[in-house]
Amino acid sequence: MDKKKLAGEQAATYIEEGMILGLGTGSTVYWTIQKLGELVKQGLKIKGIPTSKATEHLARELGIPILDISEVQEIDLTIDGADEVNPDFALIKGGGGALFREKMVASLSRRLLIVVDDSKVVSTLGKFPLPVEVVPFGWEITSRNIARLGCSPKLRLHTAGPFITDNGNYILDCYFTEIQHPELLNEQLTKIIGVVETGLFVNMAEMIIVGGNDGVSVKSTPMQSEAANE
Ligand SMILES: O=C[C@H](O)[C@H](O)[C@H](O)COP(=O)(O)O
Repeated sequence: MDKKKLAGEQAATYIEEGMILGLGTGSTVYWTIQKLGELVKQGLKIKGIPTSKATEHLARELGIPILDISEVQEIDLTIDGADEVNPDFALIKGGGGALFREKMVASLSRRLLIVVDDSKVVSTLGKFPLPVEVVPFGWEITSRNIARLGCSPKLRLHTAGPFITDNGNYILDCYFTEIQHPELLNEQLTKIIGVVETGLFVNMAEMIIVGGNDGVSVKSTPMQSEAANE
């Protein structure tokens, strides 16, 4: 069976009546949203906050009620995908260019549940180029400043020129190879003028659902497991 589908569908079992839900972006959480669409048709009452225009479109097609982020103070649960996950649950996200809205939604969420297939689980982040959203004005300068942190940034391209995010910005895919200190790197990057947000999500994910050949495995943050053992 499709590993992404396994993980995505399993995540839907964490959805409860009355929740305000952050709806992630990508081909793994797609399966969660499909399941959610079925649950809503069966009468489940929830409200969704999409993390991209693509997800908003999908949710509307499936009849999932949508709220604007400005209408909520807090989100009960967000389910989203990732491009890489390390043992501390630090993530690289933004392969689909949705990282800014994803981070905004995650920051309002009481719980962030990540769905991936087992190819995304790594010991050290960085093989996947880190997506960084930047303002188009002077992006070449922003790119030079990012490169000083030890990577080679490449402007993400689309068929007819630069890829444009839902927020009207560009994405620089930054080839670091190994990111040993994700929190520090995130801080360094966000201090650079022109950087809107990075695809590094540190200390945000609470649970990871991994789809593999033998089914799904559910991992809780090391902090949470320690608390459970006390
Ligand atoms: O911008 C895109 C998001 O961060 C996605 O959640 C991430 O790229 C994973 O996508 P997928 O599940 O399609 O591999």
